[in-house]
Amino acid sequence: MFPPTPGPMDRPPLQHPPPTPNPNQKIRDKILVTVRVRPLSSREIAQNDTSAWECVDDRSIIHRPPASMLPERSPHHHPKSYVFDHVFGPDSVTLQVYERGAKDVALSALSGINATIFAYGQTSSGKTYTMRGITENAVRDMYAFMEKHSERDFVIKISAIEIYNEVVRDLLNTDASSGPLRLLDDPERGTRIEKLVEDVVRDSQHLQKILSVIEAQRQVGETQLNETSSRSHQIIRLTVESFPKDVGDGTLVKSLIASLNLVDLAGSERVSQTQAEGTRLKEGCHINRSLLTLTTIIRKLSQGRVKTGHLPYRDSKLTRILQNSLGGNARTAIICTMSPAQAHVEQSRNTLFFATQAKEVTNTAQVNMVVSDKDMVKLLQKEVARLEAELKVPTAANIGSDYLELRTLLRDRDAEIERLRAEVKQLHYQKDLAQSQLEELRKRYAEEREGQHVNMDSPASPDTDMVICTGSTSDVEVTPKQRSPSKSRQSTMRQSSATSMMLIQEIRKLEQMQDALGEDANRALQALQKEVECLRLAQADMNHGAASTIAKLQDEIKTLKTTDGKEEGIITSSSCRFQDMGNVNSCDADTTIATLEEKLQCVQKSIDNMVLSSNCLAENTYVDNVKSMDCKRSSSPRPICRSLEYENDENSPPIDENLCTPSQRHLQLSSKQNTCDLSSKENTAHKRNNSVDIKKMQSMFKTAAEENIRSIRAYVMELKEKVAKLQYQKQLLVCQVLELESNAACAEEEEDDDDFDDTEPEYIEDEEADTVRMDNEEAPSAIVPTTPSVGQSIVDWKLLFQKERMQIAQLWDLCQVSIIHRSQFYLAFKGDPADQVYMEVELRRLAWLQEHFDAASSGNVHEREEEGETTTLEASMRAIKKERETLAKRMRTNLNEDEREEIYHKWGVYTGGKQRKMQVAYKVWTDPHDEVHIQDSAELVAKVMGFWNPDKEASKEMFELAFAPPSSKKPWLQVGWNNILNNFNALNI
Ligand SMILES: Nc1ncnc2c1ncn2[C@@H]1O[C@H](COP(=O)(O)OP(=O)(O)OP(=O)(O)O)[C@@H](O)[C@H]1O
Repeated sequence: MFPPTPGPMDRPPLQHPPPTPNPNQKIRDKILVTVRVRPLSSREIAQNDTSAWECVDDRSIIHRPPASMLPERSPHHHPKSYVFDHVFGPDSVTLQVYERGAKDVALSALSGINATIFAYGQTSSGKTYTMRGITENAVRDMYAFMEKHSERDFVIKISAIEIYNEVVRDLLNTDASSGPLRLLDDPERGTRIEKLVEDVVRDSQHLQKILSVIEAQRQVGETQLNETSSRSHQIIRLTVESFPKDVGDGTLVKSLIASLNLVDLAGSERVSQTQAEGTRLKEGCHINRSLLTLTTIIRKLSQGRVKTGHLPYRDSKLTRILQNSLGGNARTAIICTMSPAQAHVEQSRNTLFFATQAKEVTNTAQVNMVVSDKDMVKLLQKEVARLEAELKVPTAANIGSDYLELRTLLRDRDAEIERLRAEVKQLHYQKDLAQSQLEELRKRYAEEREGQHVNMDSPASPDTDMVICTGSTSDVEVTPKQRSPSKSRQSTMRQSSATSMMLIQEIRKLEQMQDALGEDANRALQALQKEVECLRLAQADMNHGAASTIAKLQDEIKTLKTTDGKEEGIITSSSCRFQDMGNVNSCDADTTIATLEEKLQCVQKSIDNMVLSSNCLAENTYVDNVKSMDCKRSSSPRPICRSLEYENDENSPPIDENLCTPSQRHLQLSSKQNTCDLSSKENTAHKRNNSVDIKKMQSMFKTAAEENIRSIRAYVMELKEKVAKLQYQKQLLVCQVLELESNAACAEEEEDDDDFDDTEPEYIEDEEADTVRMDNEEAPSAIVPTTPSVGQSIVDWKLLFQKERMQIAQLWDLCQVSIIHRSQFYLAFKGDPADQVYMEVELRRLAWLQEHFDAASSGNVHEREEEGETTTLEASMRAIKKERETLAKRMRTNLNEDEREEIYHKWGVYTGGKQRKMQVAYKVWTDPHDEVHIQDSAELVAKVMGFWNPDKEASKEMFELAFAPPSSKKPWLQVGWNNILNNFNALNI
């Protein structure tokens, strides 16, 4: 098996960085681009051709045609200067080219960094000539380096391929019947070439011998420009693995591994220029296909379209194999060769144009390290032990700080509930007090009335008398008097009655107010109790989830132990996720503690306000009651003033003058007059203060209660988010363990079976797959989603969410996923942090589905068929067709004429045309790259199928329930999250 360029990690990440090299080191550097101009060839000289290029200095070159060829009108011709990392003139020797344009890059492979050196240029420009020299020098220096570094053991393997007419041929396999080689997609490691011979190099002489075999095997042919023109792209791959001789304790890195690709491309000229026909013409077309793809990718990369645009790596064999070297995990050097001849100026310009773009491309190389599973198991065990310790003894410095915070908060909430209970009790007490005062007042009034009746001499004047009816809405009734007392007695009675009535009203107000306040307090109490319940649940979830994860990790480690020491995996130095998570946790905990402290202070303030308000209220109410009683006894004007205050109070029921008896009106009037007469400056101030205080207190109490509930809610939201984040972390851990497990299983399979034909279902032949896929930067992330750190900001999450959503949309399209599912999913997940889990699972599910379809198309479907699953891309396409037909039918039944017309207009369907509904149905969900189109499609499908109301949030729960395994009957209803979810469910996540 041809080894892929060592690449993305296929092992769980390290918790601690290995001692050397720095695992976080990512080398971001631009492609090193140099230009080499060869001397005029004997053929060119014979044709009286002249040199048209001048190397101005060692970095720039300009076109300097003979004076006779300059246009007449521009005697002061200012030629364009092309600048590169280095320009080598016709006199330069290959050693110079190697030293300045390739050596550094080539020797990177010895330090575990992938490297690629290309020669690009038209036919006969000196590519093969230059690459031969570069290879010789590189091999010599590599051996010199190895001799110098005796502290390490080096193993070099060599393989070589030729891509001729888009067919890959093994240059080290002399068996003529071996046939073309297939390219396989490894989701973790990129493209592999199946069954390619890889020889272990014994020493430098052995290597030289192998190189000459490769040379002899290469396809050459005569063109108009070169008698021995290389008609193919040739790639020699040297894979270097180095092991430290002394492996110290705690060193996780077992070895460093990297590849050096030495690439001699076929000529970049246009077919017409070589006057090719027949075989040469066909060759030219294929060569151009690979080179065209190469130049397209370079152009796009140079324009910085790594993240946004589609990069067509998969359009040619050459770019698929060299994907890592073009904007990926490798250091790359390109040597552009050109002829100086005037006859080739146009081609030379093209070469320089390509070189100019290439120098803008940036790669991100990493050190590729191999870690043994044995060490990884140890590492995981440590991690489990650490997590267990944290669970048992939570401290503020670890994940248990959340647990502590929760407990503290629960305690605070309990205390708060107690306080509120006490307040409610106090209010009830005051209410009872007011009631008993009322009773007392009624009693006194009754007694007084009895006394008045006994002392009455004569019948009543035309005035009225009052009767108090308890429990009714009109406690004070005015009835015609039967007998009139003397004038003075009448006046005393009137005054006494008015006073009593006012007091009664006042007490009623107090009662109402107390009731209202009691309700508020009860409501606040209930809200608090609910929130506390939520907090308890969150805490329980957290404990339960963490414990389950640890249990599961232990299980996985046990399983892994069985493969102990057998497998090895390559990891890159890109991350150290466990550690990162730990760091982030503690950072997160710090900020969280600070935020929580603030929040708690805020809650405390609210509680203080509340207590203060209720205390003030209790005090003032009590004082007012007592004062009212005193006033009544001493006939002081104060009660009348208080009564009038309530009359003026917005909250007190208005008295309709028209409904009043004359006596009532008189009473109101006389009260008002009395107020005017009796109110002193001091009294007025006091009244106003009292009035304001009570209103203020009421609103303070309300505000405090509301603020309190708000802050608790905010806190609970924050906690929920935290729980979601923790769950996400746990899932990552689980995924890593699952990946480790699956890699271990694959490695075991590989070891057990020498014949690659029947094994390796994970590598997918992709001859026919001309579908659009994620590329370099995007492809791995589509399959293994990017891992956001826990401390990732909302903005980061939003960006990641957008990216993942587009990736999902594109994978939906590739896998022909149900348009109903797409619409439901798209509308349900809008970027809430808690959506992260769903997005991850959907991405993984789709990656799995895509692999499954690819495997099916290449004939590797036996596994699935054994399981009784017959999902194929064709079945999914048929299902979508049915869905579209249903959609068209439902448009007739579920939409009215106007709505349909609007849709035709929006979707560009000619309103006078036929089968308009069907036309619309076939327009939705057709462009996975256009966000507006996706949004419109989702809304249309949802509306027509009747599962979405724009005013309501779409339910996310359905995605947990609906992910049953896909079946041949209704694949669009069953979308197969089960594999992943089962794993997660088993782990209580
Ligand atoms: N820098 C140089 N100095 C001297 N001779 C050179 C130089 N470069 C190339 N040549 C000669 O030019 C001829 C063509 O070179 P070469 O075969 O390397 O071209 P090429 O670009 O590989 O062509 P093709 O694409 O057709 O394979 C050869 O005879 C080679 O020896």
